[in-house]
Amino acid sequence: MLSAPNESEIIGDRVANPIPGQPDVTHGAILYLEDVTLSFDGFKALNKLNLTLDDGELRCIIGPNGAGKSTMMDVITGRRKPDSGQVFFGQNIELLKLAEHDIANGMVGRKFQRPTVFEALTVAENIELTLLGKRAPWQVLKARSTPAEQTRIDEVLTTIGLIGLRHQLAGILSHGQKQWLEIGMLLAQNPRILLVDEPVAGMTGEEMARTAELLVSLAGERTVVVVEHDMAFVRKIARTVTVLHQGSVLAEGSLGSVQSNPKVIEVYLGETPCSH
Ligand SMILES: Nc1ncnc2c1ncn2[C@@H]1O[C@H](COP(=O)(O)OP(=O)(O)OP(=O)(O)O)[C@@H](O)[C@H]1O
Repeated sequence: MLSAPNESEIIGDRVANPIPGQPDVTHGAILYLEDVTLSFDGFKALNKLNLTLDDGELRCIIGPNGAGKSTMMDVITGRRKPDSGQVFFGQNIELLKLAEHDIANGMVGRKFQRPTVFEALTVAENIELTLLGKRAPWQVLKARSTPAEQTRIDEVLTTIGLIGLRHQLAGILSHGQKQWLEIGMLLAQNPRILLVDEPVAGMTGEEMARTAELLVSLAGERTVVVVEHDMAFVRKIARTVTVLHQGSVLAEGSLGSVQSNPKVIEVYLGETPCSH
């Protein structure tokens, strides 16, 4: 039987002919950075960086201050264009040709270190705002979400553990709850890759444990990249760990293997990577 136009041909659980506009993950990877170099006044913040992320994996990125972690995230989200190199989303989509807002729309969601929720809106309205693609709080008060959108809002709130606080003003949430809400706002945009920058800075031990559970649960359906200095947290969630140094990958593998790597120990001034 002929397949419908635009429908992908599924072989096993792999997509052989990706739907136009969708990433081709036939080889299992969702993101490829190839020889990416980005300089600031001649200083190479990224220096022929090569990095591949598997579709659905949870990757931790560590590295000393100035290693290029934020600059790498700027490139992946389209915030900065590199001087040279290639970035592919799946095997087929050239990310560098896309605008930042296109990348944010369903491809890569980025959570900055400090939470930026709308404090005068309720928890549910914060999610609704991003789900409806509204940029200003007053717009959400005028907009009407459909029953399907309400269901999606509830799903997101359940995922982030804030369904019981849906009518609460975001301004009175704890620091950890605000961080989860912001992750929920990103989830509402359904990103294939979720980049999370130092998610547990300032969190209590209990909040940290719940954040670990949340991020681990989000991987699989999407790819989760956690940039983190706090090694206690990395230890809780780590699968594959990438160590950046001077704009390149210094080491990659299990946490144990990178922590015992002599090059990594040298970069961390003779100690195993520890929290700053
Ligand atoms: N806008 C800029 N202008 C000039 N130099 C910059 C700029 N942004 C970053 N750099 C430099 O590029 C290098 C990499 O910076 P980046 O912020 O990517 O590192 P990082 O690994 O995120 O560090 P940290 O862990 O401290 O946040 C640093 O030496 C930094 O000083």
